[in-house]
Amino acid sequence: MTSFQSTLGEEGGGIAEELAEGQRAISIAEFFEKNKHMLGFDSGARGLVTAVKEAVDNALDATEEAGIKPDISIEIRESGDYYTLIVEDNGPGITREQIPKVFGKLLYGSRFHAREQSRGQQGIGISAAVLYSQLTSGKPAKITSRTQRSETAQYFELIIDTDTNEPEIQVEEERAPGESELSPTHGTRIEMEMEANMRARQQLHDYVKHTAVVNPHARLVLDEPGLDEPRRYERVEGASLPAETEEIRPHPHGVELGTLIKMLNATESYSVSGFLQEEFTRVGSKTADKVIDRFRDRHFGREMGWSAPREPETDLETAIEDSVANKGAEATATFAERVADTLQSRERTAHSELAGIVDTVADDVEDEFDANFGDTVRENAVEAAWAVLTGDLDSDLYALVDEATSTRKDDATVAGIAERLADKFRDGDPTHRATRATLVDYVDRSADLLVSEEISFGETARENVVEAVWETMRTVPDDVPKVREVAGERDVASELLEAMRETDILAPPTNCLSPITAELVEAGLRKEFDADFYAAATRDAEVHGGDPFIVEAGIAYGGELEDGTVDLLRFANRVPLVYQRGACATTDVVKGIGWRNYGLDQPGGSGMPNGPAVIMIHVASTNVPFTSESKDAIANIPAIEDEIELAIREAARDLKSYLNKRRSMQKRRKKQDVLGKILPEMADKLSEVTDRPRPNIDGALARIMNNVSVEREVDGDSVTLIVENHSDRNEDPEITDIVSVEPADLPEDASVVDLDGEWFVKWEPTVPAGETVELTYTASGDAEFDVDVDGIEAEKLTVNA
Ligand SMILES: Nc1ncnc2c1ncn2[C@@H]1O[C@H](COP(=O)(O)OP(=O)(O)OP(=O)(O)O)[C@@H](O)[C@H]1O
Repeated sequence: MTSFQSTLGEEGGGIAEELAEGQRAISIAEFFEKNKHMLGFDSGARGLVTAVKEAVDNALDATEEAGIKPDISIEIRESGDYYTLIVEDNGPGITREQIPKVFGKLLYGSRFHAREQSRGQQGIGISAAVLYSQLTSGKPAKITSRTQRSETAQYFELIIDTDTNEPEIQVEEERAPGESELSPTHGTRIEMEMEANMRARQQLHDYVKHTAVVNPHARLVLDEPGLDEPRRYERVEGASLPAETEEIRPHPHGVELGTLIKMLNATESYSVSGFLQEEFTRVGSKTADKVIDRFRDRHFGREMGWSAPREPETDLETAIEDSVANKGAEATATFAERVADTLQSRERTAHSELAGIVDTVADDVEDEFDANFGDTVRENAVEAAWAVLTGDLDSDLYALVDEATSTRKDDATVAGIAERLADKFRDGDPTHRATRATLVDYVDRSADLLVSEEISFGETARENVVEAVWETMRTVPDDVPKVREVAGERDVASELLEAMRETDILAPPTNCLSPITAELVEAGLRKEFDADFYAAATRDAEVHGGDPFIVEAGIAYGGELEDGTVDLLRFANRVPLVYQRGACATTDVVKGIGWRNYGLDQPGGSGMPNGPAVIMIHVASTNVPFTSESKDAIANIPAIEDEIELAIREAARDLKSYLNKRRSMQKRRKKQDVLGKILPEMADKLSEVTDRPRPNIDGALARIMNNVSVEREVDGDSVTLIVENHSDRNEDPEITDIVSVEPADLPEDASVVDLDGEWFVKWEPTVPAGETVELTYTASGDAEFDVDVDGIEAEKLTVNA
């Protein structure tokens, strides 16, 4: 027992009351003060990287939103035992009223409620950095910001009051441009002192370098202790800002029940149809109708329709006629005949359809015969006709059950199920309405009653029967409840939610997202990694939790890349993820792929592959599901994992064909090397054994290897390049002969360029499989030649010129 436990309640007082005295609300700032690790501030080394990341992400978000190409400077200074971080941007600036809240209040931001891709999401990032800095250095954060419209800059020194999670302003000044430390004419500068160290230098560099890879439109400068010159990450010439994104409404496939109820309570719409069209993306009146029909099915159930007996037809007519009293013989007969004919001409009729038919015919007959067919007459007629329609449910259901079950079910089983199912309909709702759940129950109970040692009626058979009957049933025409009623009844709201999820709805628009695009993913990789091969893929948008997302992947292979475990670069909304690689869905997906299949070594057939390669994954979403507030790792959401896998596989397929080709080329090269050595030896041997001149082996290698060979023949001034294609496909080589004297008698299809006393003669002939093309010109005097052939892999080419 702790001492606390032993003293509590000693006087016989209520323990709950005593505990209550110690209970109080905890401010979010207090909470994170104790749990800084959740926000990525768990050590001095990491704290500095996280603070840089938060400030730079905000600077990029703000500049892009304002349509300004980002110019961001990051400076880290040693200040005795502490470090000072200064981040400055050329963004739109922040107004005087907002500055204290943005930097001095956790959970304050502009992006939390917006369905639009941005780096910031939660409104915690920069204020958490301020909190960390004040906690470790005891110093306030210094902020200077100047908006585009303002002549002066606003300067603040502030800390966060952790008890209240409100900013505590220590200095507030207005500064003229000359007095302000802010270099650009507008933008924001934040200076924070903190306990830190440079042990995470590598992670810091990775973060900045990778940020530069995926933001080619930005210019970044990093200055840190120990550098002679700041590191500069220049903007790619001509790189434009990412496509502007637009906010979207939630998608019907993504909302949870709680959110739906909240939205139902908040909407100004009266009808469910209006609500769906107003509050969700991709819902017009047609889609709303489809959702509402599914909602009806769940809320009211469907109605079973029955076919009118074909023989004897008169039964139906007579029954209707008999139900009508005192309406005149002719009118009654016409009425009965028309209703009966209509029912007879239809495959099936449900109760509400029958009522509709009776109404229409009654209205017509009233007009024609000047008679009055009131409600009672109509009801009686419906009742009489319904009795006939439902007179023989067994045979109707027999046909349905028979078609839905496999041929192995014998007649007695099918009839048994049909009979029992008919009983359920007869005993249930008088208009034969049933929800799907009720129908499942009907079928289950019917099957259970029948099942014995000899007869089995398993899960699949039951499901097939339910499906067949449900498909035959009709959606009812009843009006669905209004928004207020749906909002007030959780079960009804849940029916609506199911209906929304069940209806096919167009994927959400993607103008709220700005993927990097496959082209720029590849360009980014090329810029930063010197490799032999690059591939990239961008998937189409998908939805998770109402938020659309797009996954992109890239692979670089070979060249200067180091062998060993493949390097994985992870990005979310263009932000590099530096920490928690092991907890990230991207890592899990990469490990789960069988890389041997794509030509990479993977010990044990699973886990991170080996090879001189870099794999890059970017998840762009209006709401990236991170595993924690520090936004280091993407959570294991199946829909997102599937897309990550598909994107990687798309890029990996290109890698596979590249590696396959490379391998076959390597084999070919080996074979050529061996042949190149053996052929002359064989020729020598042959000549020795046969005592005849050494056979001419020129061109033999090319023939054996099915290569394209290029040979030169010079006869006086006449020069001929002989191009022989020994392969089984047409080839289009680009052949350039570099000549030291001016060439003449050039054929029409050759082009010539004079470059400082060297003439470049170029042809692009098509050489059909198995044929030879001769390229001739004249070069007088003591000419020197050098030929260059492009458009054919080196391994498939033999040049002897
Ligand atoms: N450099 C800046 N220029 C202009 N506005 C800024 C700047 N930095 C922050 N803001 C504004 O302050 C808000 C709060 O920033 P903060 O970093 O706390 O959260 P966030 O970026 O929205 O989300 P997250 O917690 O996910 O990083 C932002 O949403 C933005 O509106």
